[in-house]
Amino acid sequence: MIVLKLGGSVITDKERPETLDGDSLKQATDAVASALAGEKLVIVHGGGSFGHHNASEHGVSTTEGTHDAAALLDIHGAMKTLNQFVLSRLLERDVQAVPVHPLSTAHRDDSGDLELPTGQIETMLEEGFVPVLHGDVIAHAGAGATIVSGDELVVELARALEADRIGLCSTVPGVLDADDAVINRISAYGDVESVLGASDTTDVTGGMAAKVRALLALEAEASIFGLEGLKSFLHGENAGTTIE
Ligand SMILES: Nc1ncnc2c1ncn2[C@@H]1O[C@H](COP(=O)(O)OP(=O)(O)OP(=O)(O)O)[C@@H](O)[C@H]1O
Ligand SMILES: C=C(C)CCOP(=O)(O)O
Repeated sequence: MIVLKLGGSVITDKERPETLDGDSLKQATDAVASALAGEKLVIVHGGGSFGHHNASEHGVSTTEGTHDAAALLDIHGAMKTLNQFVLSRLLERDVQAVPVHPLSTAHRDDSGDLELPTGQIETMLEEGFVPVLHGDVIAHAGAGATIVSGDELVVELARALEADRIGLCSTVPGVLDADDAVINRISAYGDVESVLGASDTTDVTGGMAAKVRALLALEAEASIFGLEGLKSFLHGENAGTTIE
């Protein structure tokens, strides 16, 4: 059972609002289609140039909420548009991809903890579908609604579904050190904290530092790699940086 995140920065052009990176999305969906051999796979995608701009315009983040339904529709609408592109490309390659929209199923409690039911996802997997979730805006007790990042969903899914392999495909070939070389393994946050930054572009959910922190909290090993590492990861080989 694999949980794979396709970073928004990979499948979109993060410099331009609501613009797809069609070639990269095709490369990613081709890799998924060629690697699927009866293996259970859940895909989560991020926002990239969809969602982050909308969230930022409405002042909404993972902790700052809104009670404005129009803001929810704007953010959720952008993410659904991107989700539809991802689904279409996967379906074109005969991957039996189906959407799961977090706004309709997940929420945060009043401590901000994510609650994500997975019964429908498990049933989809049993029935041979590939569930495709995405970063979204979700109801948040006491705060209206806040953003849930694709990375948070990956961590929660990996825990709940006891994933064997977790992969984050991002725009970088792995976590980079101060000389821009890929760090092979990370086992403690303190070892890499000084080189971890936020995202270079508009991103309300935290960039690389938040990814590494969240993946370190997991039991299973996870990998962060670029598009060129996706095929290797899906075939069970090492790719990019391993977080243990
Ligand atoms: N040490 C580091 N190594 C690699 N990338 C880093 C590092 N520090 C900061 N970054 C930034 O983190 C970015 C990756 O995080 P980002 O959240 O933008 O990616 P994503 O998950 O692919 O996209 P999205 O959040 O839109 O889904 C890189 O593009 C880079 O700008
Ligand atoms: C900003 C929104 C709505 C989605 C954020 O998801 P991410 O790109 O995985 O951080």
